[in-house]
Amino acid sequence: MNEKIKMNQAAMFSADEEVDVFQRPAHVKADAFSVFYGDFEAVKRVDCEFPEGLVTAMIGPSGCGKSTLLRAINRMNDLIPGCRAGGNMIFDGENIYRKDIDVVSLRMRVGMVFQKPNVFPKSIYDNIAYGPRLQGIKNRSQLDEIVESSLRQAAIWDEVKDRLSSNALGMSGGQQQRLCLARALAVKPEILLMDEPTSALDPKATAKIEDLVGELRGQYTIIIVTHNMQQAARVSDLTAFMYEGTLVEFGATRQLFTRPSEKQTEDYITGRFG
Ligand SMILES: Nc1ncnc2c1ncn2[C@@H]1O[C@H](COP(=O)(O)OP(=O)(O)OP(=O)(O)O)[C@@H](O)[C@H]1O
Repeated sequence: MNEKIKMNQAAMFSADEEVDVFQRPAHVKADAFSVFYGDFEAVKRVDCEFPEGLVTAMIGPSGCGKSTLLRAINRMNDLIPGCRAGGNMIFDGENIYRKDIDVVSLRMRVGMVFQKPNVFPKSIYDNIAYGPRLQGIKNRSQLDEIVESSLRQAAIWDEVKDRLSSNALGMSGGQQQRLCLARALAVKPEILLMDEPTSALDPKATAKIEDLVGELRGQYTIIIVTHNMQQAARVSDLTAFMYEGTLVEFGATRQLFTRPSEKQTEDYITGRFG
């Protein structure tokens, strides 16, 4: 790779800490995992381990299957008619595609934040309390505590604490996205899936979400789909590069961006295609 590009990319990494990413146990593992829309194989026999407590970015050109693979981890694709999975997706030692898996509790353990903030047309308080109430928590002081701690974790408590009963639709886009993150955290998930969570946000709101990813790292296993390679480099420990449904390269972010093993990865990260 051209030395200048190499240096620029190396400069994108903010963390000084070198993490031995492969020493961590896998929290989720795709094992010859495929996803089909009808006859079309959108994800092709992917093998990949997402380590516990680390941040993994998924990158690749539009249509390569990033979102499909991400949504497979909490079985969101089940909601799409004609969509089916093949192979195994192992979470905590169990294949989540087993017939007897309780998908509702799986989605509590594997939270998700989408590209566009999808707040409910309810109060800020009720948005956060929604999941815990579904989990059976009715006690008001317990709910108050969860609402406050989730909003604090998503760094939005100070902005909303005096208007918890206001409709969440009245918040800015960046605030709504942090509210969605708080709502995902309120049910105490183990994994957080983020599908281009900043693509609808301005640079300031984007920076806040990226900072949050840094703060949540370690407490949650985070998997983030992004088109923004600087973002992948800034926030992730590991990066998966996908192309046409195949996992082309998966490795430590720093290495993948500075010394990719595959020519396709190098072409993509240097902007030669995609
Ligand atoms: N609901 C669907 N029905 C049929 N095909 C779909 C559906 N959703 C996605 N696909 C197809 O599956 C492939 C992978 O799509 P996916 O959205 O996972 O890619 P992506 O890498 O996330 O793309 P982008 O970066 O544009 O969001 C594409 O060819 C897409 O057209």
